[in-house]
Amino acid sequence: MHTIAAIATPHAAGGIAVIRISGDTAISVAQQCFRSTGGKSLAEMSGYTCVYGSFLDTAGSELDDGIATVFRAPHSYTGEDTVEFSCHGGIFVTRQLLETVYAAGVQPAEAGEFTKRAFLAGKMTLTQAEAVMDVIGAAGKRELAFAHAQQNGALFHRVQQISQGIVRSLGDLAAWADYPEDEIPAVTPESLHAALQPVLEQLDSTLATYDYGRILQSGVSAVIVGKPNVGKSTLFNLLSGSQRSIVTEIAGTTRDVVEEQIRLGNVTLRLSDTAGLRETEDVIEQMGVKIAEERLAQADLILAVFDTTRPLDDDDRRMLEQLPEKPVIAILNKSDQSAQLDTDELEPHFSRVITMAAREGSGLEQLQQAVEELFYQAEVTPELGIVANARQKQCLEQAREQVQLALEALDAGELLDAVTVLLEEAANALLTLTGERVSEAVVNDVFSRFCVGK
Ligand SMILES: Nc1nc2c(c(=O)[nH]1)N(C=O)[C@@H](CNc1ccc(C(=O)N[C@@H](CCC(=O)O)C(=O)O)cc1)CN2
Ligand SMILES: Nc1nc2c(ncn2[C@@H]2O[C@H](COP(=O)(O)OP(=O)(O)OP(=O)(O)O)[C@@H](O)[C@H]2O)c(=O)[nH]1
Ligand SMILES: [Mg+2]
Repeated sequence: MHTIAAIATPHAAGGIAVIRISGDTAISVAQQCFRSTGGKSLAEMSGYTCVYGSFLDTAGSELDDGIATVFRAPHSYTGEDTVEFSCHGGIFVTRQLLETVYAAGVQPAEAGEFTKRAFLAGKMTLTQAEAVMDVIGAAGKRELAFAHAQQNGALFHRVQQISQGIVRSLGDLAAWADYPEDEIPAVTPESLHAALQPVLEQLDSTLATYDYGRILQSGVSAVIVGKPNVGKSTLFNLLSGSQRSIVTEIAGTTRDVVEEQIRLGNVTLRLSDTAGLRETEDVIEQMGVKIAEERLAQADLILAVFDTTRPLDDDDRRMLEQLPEKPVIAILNKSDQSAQLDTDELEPHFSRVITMAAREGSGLEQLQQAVEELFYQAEVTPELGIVANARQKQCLEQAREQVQLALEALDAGELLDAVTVLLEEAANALLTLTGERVSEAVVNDVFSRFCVGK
């Protein structure tokens, strides 16, 4: 395939930067950009060897010194001939070296193109390729364990098992059609139904892992809400370890949503601080309130904050009514001062109530514990495989729908041909999931979400 190149390391100053060149002419084009100190040509080198020398600029003058590593097809990440240049990690130096490589006749790599080539070369399945980005994005030990399990084919195998169930039923249907009347093996609509029911259940249990997969991958979207001045921004700053959100004693301080990704124990939160919820004449504050209400609807987790130094009032009560049906943790803040809040009215609304003094930093352990209880699913093991993204979920939903329709068709006594068509569609949806039978458009879509250089 035509030769591509990209910077594989972050586009920032660093100790070393790596430029990866992969494709049919990788070694010869790399040779045009590099002179080894000992006079060795890259063409003479075997795979997995490296050599020290100088990188050249487009005019052929020395640009930097560094290391070139040669990989020989098929033993490389992409399965193609590959050369990696490790140069000094300056943004300008790296960019200049990349220009030299382009000038030697190499195309810029598209997002995810190296991994796409690895997939097309049969080095990995589509779900394994998707897991590469999850390894990069993993925020902690557990996230990494799940990404590694996916890289090892956890979901792939789980889906293959489901496929086998469908294929077995398709085989039975074919036998039914092929045998003359009197030789029909023991295939009946009832037996087909009994064989497909577990398939439906496997699809459901696999689909059920999606919510957890999403949280592992992108974190829990959490929103801090409450009436003005209860200490939402103080809590936000405490959790994010920053002073990003402005804190004052004036009610109505926060208007824009302030966001940070934070780690609380074993859980990543995408945390938003919002404007205090109240009825107000101030147009800007009204807009802040509106955005806060939208966030409330989208969040996975709500941290509802109350000020214990004041009795519950109408603003608090209005907020209580606005809380959607989703995980909520009530935070009784300012516990360092004498309490005026009667918690009896609050408790029926919340299964988790935590007393804190955000300004002092107390109550954080209890909050962490509550969040982990809600979102850290220790019992889910990585090896079983989880649905890691929306594309995979969509394929499973499609398969589920077809199997469901097939079951209904069987019950309704419809022609077995109709059942066959439905099951073939279900099997196809699963082949799309694993990438075993997938359109170019789907493949392109998957890899377009990757970073350039991966
Ligand atoms: N320098 C460097 N480090 C890197 C990468 C890379 O491309 N370059 N990777 C990029 O993501 C990851 C490693 N991925 C790789 C996967 C397979 C092969 C490889 O050579 N595979 C051969 C040999 C396998 C074997 O010995 O068992 C093969 O598949 O035939 C190389 C890198 C992380 N570290
Ligand atoms: N005593 C005490 N005061 C606190 C505590 N947390 C916050 N405060 C004070 O409460 C006031 C309001 O805090 P903010 O964090 O700005 O409150 P908010 O809920 O973000 O307010 P708005 O943005 O206006 O909705 C500030 O004067 C804080 O210092 C606490 O734990 N104890
Ligand atoms: Mg605030």
